[in-house]
Amino acid sequence: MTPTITAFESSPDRGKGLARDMRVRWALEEAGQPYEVRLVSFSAMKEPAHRALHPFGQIPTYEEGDLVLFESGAIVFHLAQRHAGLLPNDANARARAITWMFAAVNTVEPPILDLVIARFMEGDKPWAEQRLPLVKDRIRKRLDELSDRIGEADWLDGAFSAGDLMMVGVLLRLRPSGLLDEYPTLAAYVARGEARPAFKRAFAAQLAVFTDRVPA
Ligand SMILES: N[C@@H](CCC(=O)N[C@@H](CSCc1ccc([N+](=O)[O-])cc1)C(=O)NCC(=O)O)C(=O)O
Repeated sequence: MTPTITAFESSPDRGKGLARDMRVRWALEEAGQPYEVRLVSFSAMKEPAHRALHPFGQIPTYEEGDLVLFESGAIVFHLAQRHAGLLPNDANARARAITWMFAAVNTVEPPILDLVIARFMEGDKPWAEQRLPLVKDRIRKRLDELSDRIGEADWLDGAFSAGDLMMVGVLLRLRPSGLLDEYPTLAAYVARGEARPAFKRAFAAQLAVFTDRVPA
């Protein structure tokens, strides 16, 4: 049964890999699995039909037979459980890789999302300018710690895993801010993720949504 994911019909980044369907596409490509894509408009996302799949009215969702999932991390974990290529077989190494999946979305992503919120949702507030340095320093704290941990290694814990896929996906969101370039170790780590053939196929597929059609 070929699964179907949902993705943005139109996206602020016009398919440059920042929207979270990118993580699911990448995981499907690493697992060598075919998939269908249903594009959803911002308004359709908030309609009952989509909310039946995603209670928060967002993308991505994942449908496979009568299974419906949301949360990009949970979808990646589901794929990693069902297919080889995303989590190691060794029980302890697998547990460590899953730990990094949680660290990506629970510890590293929140301060990065705070910057997105500070910029795009609070930018016009009188206190926005004052708050921005605090937000950036909270990100730098996590990047310092992550950079120290990765050091000269290729991946977070031995071979590439879903933990790296999620962490690279989180760090990619930083690129527009310029903060990632302050950390050559992390910029190189992200570049290694982007150099993977599965990433390139996923990126090309997401971009094609926006380049293969006449702009609306
Ligand atoms: N925790 C959930 C978060 C899902 C989520 O934030 N989805 C966003 C798209 S990915 C976030 C995103 C959107 C756009 C860009 N961009 O740069 O264009 C980057 C990231 C969404 O549906 N937003 C519409 C809404 O909430 O109404 C997950 O990981 O799946």
